[in-house]
Formats: sequence, C-alpha cells, structure tokens
Amino acid sequence: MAPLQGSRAPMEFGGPLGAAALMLLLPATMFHLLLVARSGSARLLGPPPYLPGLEALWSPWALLLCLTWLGLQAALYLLPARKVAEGQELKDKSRLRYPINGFQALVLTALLLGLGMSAGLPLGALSEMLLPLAFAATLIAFIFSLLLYLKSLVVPAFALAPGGNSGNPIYDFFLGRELNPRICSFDFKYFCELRPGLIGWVLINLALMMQEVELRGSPSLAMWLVNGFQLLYVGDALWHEEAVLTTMDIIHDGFGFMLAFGDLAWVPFTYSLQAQFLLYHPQPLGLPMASVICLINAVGYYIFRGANSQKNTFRKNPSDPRVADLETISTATGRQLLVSGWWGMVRHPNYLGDLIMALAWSLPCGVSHLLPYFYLLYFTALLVHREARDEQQCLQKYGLAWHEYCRRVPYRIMPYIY
Ligand SMILES: NC(=O)C1=CN([C@@H]2O[C@H](COP(=O)(O)OP(=O)(O)OC[C@H]3O[C@@H](n4cnc5c(N)ncnc54)[C@H](OP(=O)(O)O)[C@@H]3O)[C@@H](O)[C@H]2O)C=CC1
Ligand SMILES: CC(C)CCC[C@@H](C)[C@H]1CC=C2C3=C(CC[C@@]21C)[C@@]1(C)CC[C@H](O)C(C)(C)[C@@H]1CC3
Repeated sequence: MAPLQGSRAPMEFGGPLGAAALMLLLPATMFHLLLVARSGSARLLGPPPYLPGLEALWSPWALLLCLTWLGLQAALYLLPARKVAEGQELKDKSRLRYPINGFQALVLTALLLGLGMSAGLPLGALSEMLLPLAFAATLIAFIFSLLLYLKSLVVPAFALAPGGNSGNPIYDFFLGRELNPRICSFDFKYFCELRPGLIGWVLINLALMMQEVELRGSPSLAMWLVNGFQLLYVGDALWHEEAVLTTMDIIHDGFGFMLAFGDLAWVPFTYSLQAQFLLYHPQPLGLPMASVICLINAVGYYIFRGANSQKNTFRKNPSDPRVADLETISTATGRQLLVSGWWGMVRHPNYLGDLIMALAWSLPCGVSHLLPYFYLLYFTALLVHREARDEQQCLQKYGLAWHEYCRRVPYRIMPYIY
C-alpha cells in the first residue's frame, strides 16, 4: 500500500462528513431536477412530483447504452491525434503526454450520429430514457470511483494528489487519491473531463430538440438558442482542449467520486436542464428578446475566451507578442502573474464570463419558473467556492506576490461587487 504523504493538505468540502453528505445530495439533486423538469408545476424548491420505483430507474438497456457511449468515446480518444501535448511538471519531474483530438471526437460523433439518424435512429426517444440513463451513469460513476480508489492503494506516493490522501477512506474516495490514474497512455481523468459528459450533454440537448420537433412540428426559438449556446461552449472546450491541462482539476485534484460523478452524470443530466424544461414547458420568445440574449451570451463568451486564452498564451510563452506588453508581478517561483489586461480587471475574469453565459442559457426559458435558473445558482456557488480554493493554492504557491496581486486587483469575480 502506498504510504501517505508527509505534509497533508487541509480537508475541504467539510471533511469526511461533508463528502458523505455530498455523495448523497448530488445524485439526489440530479434525480430531483430530472423529475421536476417534466412535471407540470416544475417547482425547483417543491417536492418531486413522485418518487420513482426501481423499475423506473433501472434498465439494462440504459446501462448498455451508457457503456456503449463510453466505449465509443474511448475508441475516438485512442485514434491518432493531430498533436500530443505535455502536461505540467509532476512531483517526480516527469511530464505526462495527452492526445489533443477532442474536437475530432466531437466531429466524428456528429458524423456517426448523422449517419445513424439518416438510417432511422430515433434520437428523440433518448429524452424518454433520461431517468434510467442517469441512474446507469450514477452506478457507473460509483463503481468506477471504487476501482479508482482501489487502484490508488497500489501506486507510489508521488502519484497521489495533494488533497485526496487524508487517510480517511470516505473523504479520499470522494476527492480522489491518485492524481493522474492511467492504464498505459489512457488517462482516465483527462478523458472523462472533456469527452463522454460534455459530448453527452450536447447529444441530450439535441435529443430533446428532436423530441420537440416530434411533438410540435418544429423546434422553438428558445430551444435553438439553448442548443446553440451550449454547443458553442462544448465545441470551444474541445477546440481549446489543451487548456484543460492547466485547470485545477487536472493539476491539483485527484480523480475520485466528485469528478467521476461530475463528469459522467452531473454534467450531461443537469447541464441539459434548460432544454429539458423547454421540452415540457414551451416558452414564447420574440426576435428582439432573442437578440438581447444572444448579445449577453456573446459578451460572456468574449470575456471567458479572452481571459482564458490570455492566461494560456502567457503561461505557454510570456514573450508572445499578444501578451508581452501586459504588466506583471514577479513571484519567488520564477513565474509571473498578470496584473493588466483581463487579469487586471478582476482576479477571475474567466469565471465572470462563464457566469454571464450561464445567465444567457437560462433567459430563453422565461422568468415564470426558477427551475431553469438552477444552473446559474449552482454555478455561482461552485465558482465562488472554486475561487476560494484557488486563492488558497495561489497563496501557498506565490506568498507575498499573491498578496500584492490581491492589493492591485481587489475584486475576485465581479468588479466593485465581489
Ligand atoms: N462549466 C463548468 O461547470 C465549469 C467551468 N469552469 C471554467 O473552467 C475555466 C478554468 O477554471 P479554473 O481551472 O478553476 O481556474 P483558472 O483557469 O482561473 O486557473 C487558475 C490558475 O490561474 C493562474 N493564475 C491566477 N491568476 C493569474 C494571473 N493574474 N496571471 C497568471 N496566472 C494566473 C494560477 O495558476 P498558475 O499560476 O499555477 O498558472 C491559478 O491557480 C474557467 O473559465 C471556469 O469558468 C470551471 C469549473 C466548472
Ligand atoms: C458535482 C460537483 C459539485 C462538482 C463537479 C464539478 C464538475 C462538474 C466540474 C469541475 C470542473 C469542470 C470543468 C468543466 C466541466 C465541469 C467540471 C468537470 C469544463 C470541462 C467545462 C468546459 C470549459 O470550457 C472548461 C474550461 C474546459 C471546463 C473545465 C472545468
């Protein structure tokens, strides 16, 4: 068994008790949302319309479909990539290599789907199977996390994540012990973060749109907007796939239940909530309002992409002409921090852009219900918490220089507010 790390990171998420509560609460919330979205009243805060029995949740076909989907995405991951990128330096000074072919996987999935649909594949029927599919995905996430936990017990100490090896099995199962679990060159965390869940999300959105066509003859403008905005977000993530290698999830967090469930179940089945809502609660949307919503999404995307690209370009090559003129602070690690451009506006401009987009994804659903705004509420909480975790890590990495950055750029996410 791998020894525990010398210096243990402080526990997050409320320790073992918080982790245990989240492991129950997250799947329960996901099923609540799935049930409520199709109910007449669609009340986010009310009780679910009914409690489904096992026969409504369990379907071997749904399990088979989920496993086939994972198999297809794994096969696409293994196809030759246009580029192989190196990750950040690890504790043993090595760097892992990652295939950059996520966008190719999206395009090939779309082509296969197009072929399937022209051969009569009833994609809309997927929208009737969301409950058993979500159940199967949750089951897979639990079993997968257990296997990951067992695997982590036999890896050397340097392969463990800084946060997920507290010695408490519940906490470590939740957060993930091993930083980069792999079999040969197949990296499970990197694969799950970007492929099955994100592509699954847009697939579910499309299925809901097809079902709307079946029911009402044509897709509504609101459904078009939600599908379009979220496809742009997923396409962007896969186009800029290499940038995920510098996120907290890849660099810092282990691969445990939180990310396995988040990637495989939470993202596809809760992030598609607006499209689910629209299928059962059609909303009128005029062109002027639709134009305003498109503008909000465009502003959000502009900030999100501008900020993420600026940081990624700077981290790759600080002398790149696109960032060379920006003002910086030097740190004791030899790395620099940007204090002008997007990163001089607030300390997390990318979160601000992401939140503005989240608002634009909910607005097509009107203002009669709180339910489609769940993503915005959850995402605000997630990013506020994530920002605090990142600040803590940056303070540890950069010490005084980070204090100086906070003095120069006092707002975290929203200028003059937070
Ligand atoms: N849709 C979703 O569910 C989610 C989306 N996201 C999105 O993912 C993206 C990535 O987010 P995340 O990984 O949390 O964090 P960031 O991309 O914001 O990365 C934070 C890191 O950036 C570096 N950094 C911070 N400040 C500066 C600066 N001034 N100059 C240069 N480098 C700096 C630090 O790392 P270092 O110095 O070591 O480089 C810091 O740890 C965001 O756009 C976020 O909105 C995130 C979570 C969920
Ligand atoms: C369910 C729990 C409360 C928490 C689970 C969190 C995960 C769902 C998210 C953690 C970080 C994520 C990122 C993206 C999706 C959601 C998760 C996995 C991301 C891939 C979305 C697309 C973006 O462009 C991105 C920057 C690549 C994102 C990276 C972080």
